[in-house]
Amino acid sequence: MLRTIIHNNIRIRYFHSSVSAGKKALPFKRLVVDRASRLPDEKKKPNISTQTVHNKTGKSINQKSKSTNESSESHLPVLESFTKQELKKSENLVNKITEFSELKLLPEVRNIVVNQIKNQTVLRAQNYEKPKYEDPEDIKIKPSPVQVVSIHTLSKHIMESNMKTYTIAAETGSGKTWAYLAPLLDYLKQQEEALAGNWERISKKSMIRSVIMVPTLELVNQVHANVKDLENSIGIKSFKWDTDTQYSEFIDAFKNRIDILVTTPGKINSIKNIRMISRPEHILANVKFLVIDEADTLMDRSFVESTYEAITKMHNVNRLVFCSATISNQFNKAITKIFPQSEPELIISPILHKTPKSIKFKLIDSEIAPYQGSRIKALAQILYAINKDGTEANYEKRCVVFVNNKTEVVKVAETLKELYNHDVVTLTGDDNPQERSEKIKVFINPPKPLEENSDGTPSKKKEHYTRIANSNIKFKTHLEPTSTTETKLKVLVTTDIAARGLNFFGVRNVILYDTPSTPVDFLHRIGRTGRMNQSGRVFIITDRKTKPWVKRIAKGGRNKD
Ligand SMILES: Nc1ncnc2c1ncn2[C@@H]1O[C@H](COP(=O)(O)OP(=O)(O)OP(=O)(O)O)[C@@H](O)[C@H]1O
Repeated sequence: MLRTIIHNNIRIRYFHSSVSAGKKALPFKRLVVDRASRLPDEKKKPNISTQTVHNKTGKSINQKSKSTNESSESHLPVLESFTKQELKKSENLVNKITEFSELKLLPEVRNIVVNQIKNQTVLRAQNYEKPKYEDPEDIKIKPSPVQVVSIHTLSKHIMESNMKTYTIAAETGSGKTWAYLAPLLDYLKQQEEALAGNWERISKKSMIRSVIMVPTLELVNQVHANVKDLENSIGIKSFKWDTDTQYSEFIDAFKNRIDILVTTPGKINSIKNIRMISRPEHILANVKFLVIDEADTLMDRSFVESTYEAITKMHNVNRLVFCSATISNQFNKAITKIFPQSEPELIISPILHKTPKSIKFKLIDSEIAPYQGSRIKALAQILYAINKDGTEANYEKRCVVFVNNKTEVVKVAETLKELYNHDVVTLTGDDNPQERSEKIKVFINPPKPLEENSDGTPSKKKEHYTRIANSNIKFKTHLEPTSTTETKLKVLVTTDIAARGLNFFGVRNVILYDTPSTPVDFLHRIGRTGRMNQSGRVFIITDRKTKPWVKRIAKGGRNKD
C-alpha cells in the first residue's frame, strides 16, 4: 500500500508492507521510499507556525506567525512544546539519579563509559583556568541529565526483541553522544552474554552489529573518537567509514566483525556500488541497533532522501534511536508515520529548547554610533574587546563567527585580516574534508598555552626587570606581546556547516555576525560554547531587522552581568 507523508515540505511516498524473512516476520516494516520529491513552492499550503521557544527561565515564548507564501524568513519551524508532565517526569528522574552507579549498566560498561568521558570531556578545559583542576583525576564524572533519562529508559527493555524507537532530545553540549553510546555498549555486551557459549563462534562471523549515522565527516571522526579504542578493554570493535576510507578497508573490517560502524547515510547507500560485494543486503543484515545522530539535520530536506534510503537497508533493526538538540512537531509526526509500529518514546532533558544557563549574551546594535550600520565595525570592536579583556589568560583564545551566507564568509574574513590584522580561517562547504578537518583542529582541541613549558603547561608570564640607569633600583614588569601582529585570538568565520554537533573544546566566545532565520539554527550556533555547563559568551550583532525573538531569547537567557 502506497502512502505519502509531507515532511519539511517534501512529499515522501513509500510502500508500507510487512517483511518476512523466511519463517520469522521481521519486527521492522519494510520501507521502500518510492520517491521523495519537493513540493513545488506554490503548493506549499499556508500554515500557522506556532513557535514555542522556552527561554532560560522556562517562560515559553509563543509567537504565532502566519506563514503563507511569505519568504522563508517568517516560516519558523515548529519547535516541540512539551507538556509540563513530560518535563516534570524527566526532572524527577534527574533529581533522583545522580551517579552512574545508580544506572543499570553492566559494571564493565559503566567503568568504560566513565573513563572515556573523563579522558575526553570539555570539562578539562577548566584545567587551564582553575589550578585546582590541575589533575584530570580531580574531575568527578556524573551522568548529565539527558544521560540519566536515556540510560534509564533504554535499559528498561534493552534485550526485548520487539522493535522500539526512541527520540533523544536535549540542549546542545549536554552529552547526548554518551546518552546513546552507553546503552549501545550495554546492548552489545548483554547480547554477547545472552549468546553465552555461542558468542565465541558467532563473534568470528563477518557482520556489522550496530550503525551510528551522522551528517558530516567531522562528526564521523568526533563520534568514533569516543569508541575507537575499546577493542582491548571490552572487546568492542568499531570502524569509521569516512572519505579517506578505502572500500577494501571497509570490507576487511566487515570480515573481522564490526560492532559499531560510524558513518554517513551516503556511505551506507554506496554499499550497493561496491563491486567487491556480491550481496549488498547481506552486509547490513545483522544490524540490530541504529542511531540517527543530529537527526534534525538528517531528517531535513537536504538529507531526508538519503537518510530514509539508508534506514530501509537495515531490515533487522530493533532498536532505532533518533538524537537531536532540537525536536519539532513535524519531526515527531514524520517518525511516527514512517515507523507506526512503535511510536518513538521521548527521552528529553528538563531544559530542552532553552538556552544553556552557562551562556552570557551580549547584544550589540550595529545601527548606533560608532558603527553607523557597519556590522564589520561592530565585529571588529567585539574581537578587540575579547582579545584585550584578560579572560583565558596565558592561553590562545578562540572565537567562532557565524555568517548566514558562505559568500559573505570570505568578505568578512578578508576585512578582518587586512584592516584589523586578525588571525582568521574560513570554513564553508566549498572546503574539502581534509581542509575542513585542518581548519577546525585549533577549535576542537584544548586551548594552547601561549608560552609552553617543555611539558606543555603554560609558563607563567615572563617576568622582566627594568633597572633605572645609574642606580641600583630595578623593578619587575610583565612582558606584553612584543609585536602588535602577535595576537592571542584565533578566529573561525563560518556558516552553519560548523554549527551542528561539533564539540568545540573550551571555546568561550561565539559571535552571531548575522542572526539565523530559525530558533533551531540559533540554538545550534550558540551551543558551540557553554558546553557541559562551561562558561561561554554569545555576542549578537543586531540591527533594526533583527527578529524580536532573537532579542527576547538573548534577554531571557542573559545571566546577570
Ligand atoms: N557526564 C559527563 N560529564 C562530563 N563531561 C561530559 C559528560 N558527558 C559528555 N561530556 C562531555 O561534554 C562534551 C559535549 O558532549 P556531546 O558532544 O555529546 O554533546 P551534545 O549534547 O551531543 O552536543 P551537540 O548537541 O552540540 O551535538 C564532550 O566533551 C563530552 O566529552
